[in-house]
Amino acid sequence: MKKLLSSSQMQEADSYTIKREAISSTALMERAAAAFVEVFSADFPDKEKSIAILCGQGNNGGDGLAIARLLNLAGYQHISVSLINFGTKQSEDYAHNLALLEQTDVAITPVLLPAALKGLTADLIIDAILGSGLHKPLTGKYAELASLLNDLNKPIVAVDVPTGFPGEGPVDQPYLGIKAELAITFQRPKINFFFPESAVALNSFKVVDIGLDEDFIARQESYWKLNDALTVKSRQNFTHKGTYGHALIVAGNTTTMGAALLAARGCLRVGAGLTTVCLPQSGLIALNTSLPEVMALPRSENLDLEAFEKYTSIAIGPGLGTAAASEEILANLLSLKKPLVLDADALTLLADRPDLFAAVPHQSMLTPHLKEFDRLFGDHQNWWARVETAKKQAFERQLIIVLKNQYTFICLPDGEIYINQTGNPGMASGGMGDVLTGTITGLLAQSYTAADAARLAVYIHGKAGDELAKNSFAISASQLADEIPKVMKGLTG
Ligand SMILES: NC(=O)C1=CN([C@@H]2O[C@H](COP(=O)(O)OP(=O)(O)OC[C@H]3O[C@@H](n4cnc5c(N)ncnc54)[C@H](O)[C@@H]3O)[C@@H](O)[C@H]2O)[C@@H](O)CC1
Repeated sequence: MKKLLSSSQMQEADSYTIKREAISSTALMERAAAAFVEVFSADFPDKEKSIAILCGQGNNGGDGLAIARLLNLAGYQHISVSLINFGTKQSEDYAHNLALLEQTDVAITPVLLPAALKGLTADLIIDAILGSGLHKPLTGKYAELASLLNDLNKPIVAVDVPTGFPGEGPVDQPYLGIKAELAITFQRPKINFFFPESAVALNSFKVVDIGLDEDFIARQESYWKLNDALTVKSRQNFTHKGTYGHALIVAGNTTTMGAALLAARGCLRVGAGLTTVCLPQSGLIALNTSLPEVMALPRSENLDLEAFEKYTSIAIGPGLGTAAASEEILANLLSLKKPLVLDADALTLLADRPDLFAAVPHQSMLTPHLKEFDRLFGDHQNWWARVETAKKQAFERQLIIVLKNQYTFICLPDGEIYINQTGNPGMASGGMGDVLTGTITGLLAQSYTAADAARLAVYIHGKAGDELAKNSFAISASQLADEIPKVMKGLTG
């Protein structure tokens, strides 16, 4: 499990590594430049292309100078370096690398005004102007330069982080920094790369290891973590369906029966011993036809609450509808005082009934998308604020909040936030969330803790999508559910 640190904490990791390994800061910069060049040259192998490297005067600029020297050494034929000198102080490592570059045949031009780069003709730009040392939004000449470079419509590869993009915290609107095609970042992604607001600053990022002290990073206080794969418990001899739990999914309505079926499919495919769907009578034929393994509990019957005691895990919400009958069944389930998985219409109902929301048992899980989240907790100006609310609410209510997005945030009751990296835009289609709810419920049935079930389900769900995306343009929710057993098998310990 990798922690993500703030920019200032990463600088401490730099300093610690320098002290601990007794390596000089210039040697660490050299390592960073070499790691950048390795990835860059694999992605941009054409050595005939002209490359303009723009270097500020801090350590980000120092990286740029070292990169220029190493690319030149690697045989890139047309490298030019612009020294962006808008009056900031030169760092020592910048000065060191400038002296080294001056001994090569790379063309170096000082730039005192942004307009000097108006006619830049290079095929590609490397942005090493400002990196993680950024401490306020761009203004003046820097903002002017960023705008001019963006308008050139050339591919830009950023060193560590696009100039002007903050590693963490809300991104100012409008964003005035550089828009990069790719950011090659050091040791860890910046926390903000996972927020939708990063779309204005980068299309993709790659992380390169520069050998910073991992033990030091692990010791730092940070609630941000990457959601690595958890080990899936293997199936033991002499076990039976009872060993793997009985999941109940309360879902579906006349025109939204598919949601119930998809949730059931996720639950079944992730390996629940038994799956029952509590759905309207009108859904029985569809259920029996499409998922004969799944049992039905028709919702038209007078539901005996005691009967619910036998289930190992219970989810409510996908396609449920928000009519009075749905509200009643939600209230009844909450009165059992057992943790629930609450999704979709169940969340909409909770948003209108603070009394019911207050009765949600600890360790229950909410799986909202953006709109459902804001309905529950109010509008948010940006994703940073939204995730902060999720963290606070998960802690105060002792819930697990799975805030769904391209990179889903899993907020745990202890205040930790796991960021999931699996998944892709091919999965942006109806029913995906229903499958996720089923997958979580199926893992809970198999006795995973709530936190592990959330983390593993989100990981597996995205990974299944990633596997399918290798050969598919768009991915359907049913297809995704059917891919889950393969992913589970691959993660089995
Ligand atoms: N030893 C290290 O610390 C390492 C640092 N590395 C590089 O160093 C970078 C960080 O370097 P620095 O800390 O020198 O900082 P930067 O090079 O990012 O910034 C340089 C200067 O810009 C000024 N500045 C900040 N925000 C500004 C704004 N909005 N407008 C105008 N000026 C502004 C700051 O006063 C700072 O002195 C990383 O992004 C990475 O590229 C890598 O070489 C790895 C090792």
